[in-house]
Amino acid sequence: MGEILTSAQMRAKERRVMQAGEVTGLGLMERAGQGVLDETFRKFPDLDKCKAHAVVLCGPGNNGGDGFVIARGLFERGWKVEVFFWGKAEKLSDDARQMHDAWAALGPIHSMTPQSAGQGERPTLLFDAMFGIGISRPIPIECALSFHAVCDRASGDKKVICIAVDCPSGVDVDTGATLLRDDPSRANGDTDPRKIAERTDLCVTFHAPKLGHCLAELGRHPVAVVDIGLDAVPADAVIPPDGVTRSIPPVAPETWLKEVTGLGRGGHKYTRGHALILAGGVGKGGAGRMAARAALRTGAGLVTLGVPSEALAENAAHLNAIMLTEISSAKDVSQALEDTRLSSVCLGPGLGVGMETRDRVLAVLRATASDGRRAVLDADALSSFADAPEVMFEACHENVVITPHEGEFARLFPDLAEKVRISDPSKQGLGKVEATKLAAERLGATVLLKGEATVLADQRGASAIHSALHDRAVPWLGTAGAGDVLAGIIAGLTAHQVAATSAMIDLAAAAVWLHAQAARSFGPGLIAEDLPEQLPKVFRECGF
Ligand SMILES: NC(=O)C1=CN([C@@H]2O[C@H](COP(=O)(O)OP(=O)(O)OC[C@H]3O[C@@H](n4cnc5c(N)ncnc54)[C@H](O)[C@@H]3O)[C@@H](O)[C@H]2O)[C@@H](O)CC1
Ligand SMILES: Nc1ncnc2c1ncn2[C@@H]1O[C@H](COP(=O)(O)OP(=O)(O)O)[C@@H](O)[C@H]1O
Ligand SMILES: [K+]
Repeated sequence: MGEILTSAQMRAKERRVMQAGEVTGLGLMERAGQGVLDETFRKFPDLDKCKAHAVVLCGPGNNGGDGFVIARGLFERGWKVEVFFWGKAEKLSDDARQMHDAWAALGPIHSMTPQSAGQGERPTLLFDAMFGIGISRPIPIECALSFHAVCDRASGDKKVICIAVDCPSGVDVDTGATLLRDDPSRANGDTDPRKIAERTDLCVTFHAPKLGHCLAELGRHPVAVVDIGLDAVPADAVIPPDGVTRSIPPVAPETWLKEVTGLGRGGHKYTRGHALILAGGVGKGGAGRMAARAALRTGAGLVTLGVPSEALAENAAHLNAIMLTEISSAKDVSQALEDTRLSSVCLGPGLGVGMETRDRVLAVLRATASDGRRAVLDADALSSFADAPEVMFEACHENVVITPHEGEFARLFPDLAEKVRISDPSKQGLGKVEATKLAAERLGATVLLKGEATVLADQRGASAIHSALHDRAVPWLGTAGAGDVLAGIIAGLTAHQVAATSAMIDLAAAAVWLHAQAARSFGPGLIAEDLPEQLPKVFRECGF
């Protein structure tokens, strides 16, 4: 499965490979700089032929070192190159200093100021090699202004294509957030460092994407990854496997899907499991019905919808293959779950917020605590614990997944949600991944935090990201009821007997992928009801 690293993991990996004598820092920097150029011309092939004009903005660290390599590479390709440097040559690392000197033998190095950077003709390409993964505080305003001064040069009217080296300067790659000043009046307009990420057309990073590249906050530009030769030492030798955040989908999604879910293997309806979905009362059953249909389409052998007595007639009029049973209280939930053939339970969508729902959740958690059966808690099942989340944490177990959106997450974990909003690591700001991992640890179960980037983490410290960005963008998935369908897909996958050996986080990750894939398959105009109906096509495309 593809790995997504933190900046500390990337540094650990670099150190280890260098210690092993496989590469030198200088060699890595050379490959990094040349790799940025290769990816740039792969993405914009016409530019390679035009031998035009580029500006490279170099910062005081090794990101700047990459910039000097890029300048030299462009010069050797016949480009006109202007280099601006923020910092002092004598303070550069040995590697960056050597790259600085190698460029100095070919062309001038201008001191970076908004005035100097704003002079001359607008270039075709602008490389942002000011700050990379070593950023620890908001970038100097002058650097941000210099970047925009190049883009907005008066002479010329073409849009400058902006390439970020490793990340847009000012972005914390562990969180995807841009580091901001305390004093907002000093950061607006062009001094707002977020505008650099907004203007970026392509980001080229090294070895593996970092967490921030997969979270929407960093910007909407594509991210290319360049191999710089760090695979000489296996990742496991540096970082324990559970410490690496995995990318969903992995490299071979179809094979992975079969392995994790066991779908496509033989069996009969009982081995495929029986999912129980609890729905709301009169007029509130739509969410539960959609979850139930998704569970059935995902391949659960049987699906039963549990509804209060007064809603039986309404639901009976809507259902055919899905069975119906009366569940009017927490006691009914406990009784229903005495039938151990019910192998997964999903509750929350349309259930209503309050003590009644809370009691049903606790009944489900008690019934599934020690027999391996899986439970999916979503929507109202989560909001019902807003004033006493610890009651839910106490009852949760490793076969539970909760699927909050950001609002529901904030109700259960207000302190963690608050920290996600702080974009200054020195004030203990957290990224979405770290916050989800802490939440899972607290819960003792799997947490699936929804959004454009869906983050998953479990109680053992495993984590994964499904990033619906760039070529996987599905903005039309933000439609009423889409979350109910996701909860149903998880219930369907976890009902299967063959899924019993797969970790909850892997099954939930597979569900997120299927959900987004169904939305991609349908396309714009999608409503939640369409999602389960697309699943057969998605399965067929996966070779089932
Ligand atoms: N051997 C390596 O370590 C490699 C590093 N590479 C590049 O090196 C980068 C990381 O280099 P560094 O660790 O030197 O860090 P950066 O170049 O990202 O920036 C940190 C430098 O800027 C200073 N600084 C940080 N925040 C600042 C601020 N707000 N205002 C002013 N100065 C600030 C720091 O003191 C340090 O000198 C990567 O992003 C990548 O581009 C690549 O060349 C691949 C190999
Ligand atoms: N812009 C988007 N791109 C990709 N996925 C999205 C987007 N907006 C929402 N989603 C997905 O749609 C689902 C919405 O769930 P949720 O917020 O619970 O909605 P509802 O309560 O209406 O069902 C989640 O799975 C979420 O990840
Ligand atoms: K950069």
